[in-house]
Amino acid sequence: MKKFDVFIFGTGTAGKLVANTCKDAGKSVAIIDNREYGGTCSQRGCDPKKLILSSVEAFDHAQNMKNDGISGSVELDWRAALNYAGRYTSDIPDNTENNLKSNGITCLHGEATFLDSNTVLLEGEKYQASHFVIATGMQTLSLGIPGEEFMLTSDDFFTLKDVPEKVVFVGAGYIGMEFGQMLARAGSKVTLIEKGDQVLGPFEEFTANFIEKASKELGIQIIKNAQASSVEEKEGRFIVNYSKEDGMHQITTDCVFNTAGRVPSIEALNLEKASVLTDKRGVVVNEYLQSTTQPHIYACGDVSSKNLPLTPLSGIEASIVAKNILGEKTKLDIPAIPSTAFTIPQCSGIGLTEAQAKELHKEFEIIEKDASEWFNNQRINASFYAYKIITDKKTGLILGAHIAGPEASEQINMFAIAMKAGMTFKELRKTIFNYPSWGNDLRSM
Ligand SMILES: Cc1cc2nc3c(=O)[nH]c(=O)nc-3n(C[C@H](O)[C@H](O)[C@H](O)COP(=O)(O)OP(=O)(O)OC[C@H]3O[C@@H](n4cnc5c(N)ncnc54)[C@H](O)[C@@H]3O)c2cc1C
Ligand SMILES: NC(=O)c1ccc[n+]([C@@H]2O[C@H](COP(=O)([O-])OP(=O)(O)OC[C@H]3O[C@@H](n4cnc5c(N)ncnc54)[C@H](O)[C@@H]3O)[C@@H](O)[C@H]2O)c1
Repeated sequence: MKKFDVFIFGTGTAGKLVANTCKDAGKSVAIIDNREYGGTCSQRGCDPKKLILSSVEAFDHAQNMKNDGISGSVELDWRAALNYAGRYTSDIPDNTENNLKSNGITCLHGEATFLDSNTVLLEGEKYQASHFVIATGMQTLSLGIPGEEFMLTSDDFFTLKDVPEKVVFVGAGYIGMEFGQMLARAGSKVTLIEKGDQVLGPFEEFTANFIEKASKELGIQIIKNAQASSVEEKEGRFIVNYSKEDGMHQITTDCVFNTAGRVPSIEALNLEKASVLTDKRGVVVNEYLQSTTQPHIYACGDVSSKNLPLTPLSGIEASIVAKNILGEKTKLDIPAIPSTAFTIPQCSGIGLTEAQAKELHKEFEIIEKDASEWFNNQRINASFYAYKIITDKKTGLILGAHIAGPEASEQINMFAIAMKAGMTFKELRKTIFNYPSWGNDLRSM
């Protein structure tokens, strides 16, 4: 039997932060992963996606400026873009593990399972710990449809050596829209099959609709209110069958991605043996991020039942878990969360959408505009730029801000600061920003 103060499942953003913080404070720490070390964001999520997108954005920018200062043919070299991202990701597993080891943390590999609430088993060896931390993230949702084995996942996107002639994405959320647009710009004929009646479901409808328009202008086919029902293989290609209100349809494609959502990675842990309560959002935790049924077992990051599965939140939750293991009593206290789908244009939002404000019976005012004609958008020959700001009718405080535009992700950060500081929208607009920057556009909104 090996004993540690802290035993952590998962080496992503959340797991490694808890490990290093606890070790730095003098605790004995073991950490385990059932894949290569480093987690989703840096190896098969945010970072490699943004690296590939750097080439795609440069290509798009050059295309837009053609005959206005850019001449000759500009090509997007998909393989080179992928290799560029690969150069960044390839060292991450070794670097992550070596950093943890050099800090004195015991690094394990494989799938440890709970025997009871104090003991886990890994390849015949038992481990006990005063605190356990579940930081196992999320994985692609299983659709449970015939032929699902033919579907690729977001992990496969990063090893897609050749641009497929035709590609289908089942699910037009963050991943489907981001990846679909990238492949469309690389030359694929892209189709998105979406169950709901809006692309980028959680975002404000007004801004998400601009992303849909921009995607259609790129030649992407978007089929809404449609559900994939099976996938068949035929002579090296695939037939995706889907249902709509008017009946069954099918589409033939070179590859098909399951981008229908992600679910907590908890099945392999045997959490029921440890009497840890879970639900469809993951490990059910209290405001201290302790399991509601086993307080010495914590969960943080995508796998905890709190918050959206986004990298900044995994980090914040991990730091709270580490503090609480080290004896503090810190509650999860999260301000409004900005989020962006990195499409072109970007789709960003923070706080309430108009529909949510109505549902909560808020008294609010709306400022919304198609700003495509504004100077910043015009100077780069971009197509779409629009915003919707929702303010409290009585106080003027910002309830929600939503932007579709080339630099929406940076503009929304300014709303995040204003909302955290309790600034009214009027006050925010009084700020002096440098000109001509995207930030300065806030003064005109
Ligand atoms: C394609 C894609 C793009 C994304 N883009 C963005 C973005 O632009 N911005 C953003 O904020 N977020 C983005 N995300 C979400 C972001 O990646 C996650 O929120 C973040 O990585 C979660 O960190 P985590 O530490 O909670 O989990 P992870 O980083 O997923 O780490 C969990 C670790 O646990 C391991 N594990 C799983 N099961 C077990 C087990 N049974 N035993 C041991 N180890 C296990 C996994 O192998 C993994 O290494 C994206 C996600 C994807 C998939
Ligand atoms: N830029 C970012 O911050 C970023 C990027 C990628 C992922 N993420 C995180 O990862 C999470 C998962 O992303 P995702 O894109 O997999 O999920 P998602 O929830 O954003 O989108 C999934 C979409 O698939 C649709 N769908 C579900 N079942 C379907 C079916 N049978 N047929 C057709 N459509 C179906 C849903 O209606 C939804 O619109 C996100 O919620 C986000 O937190 C963030």
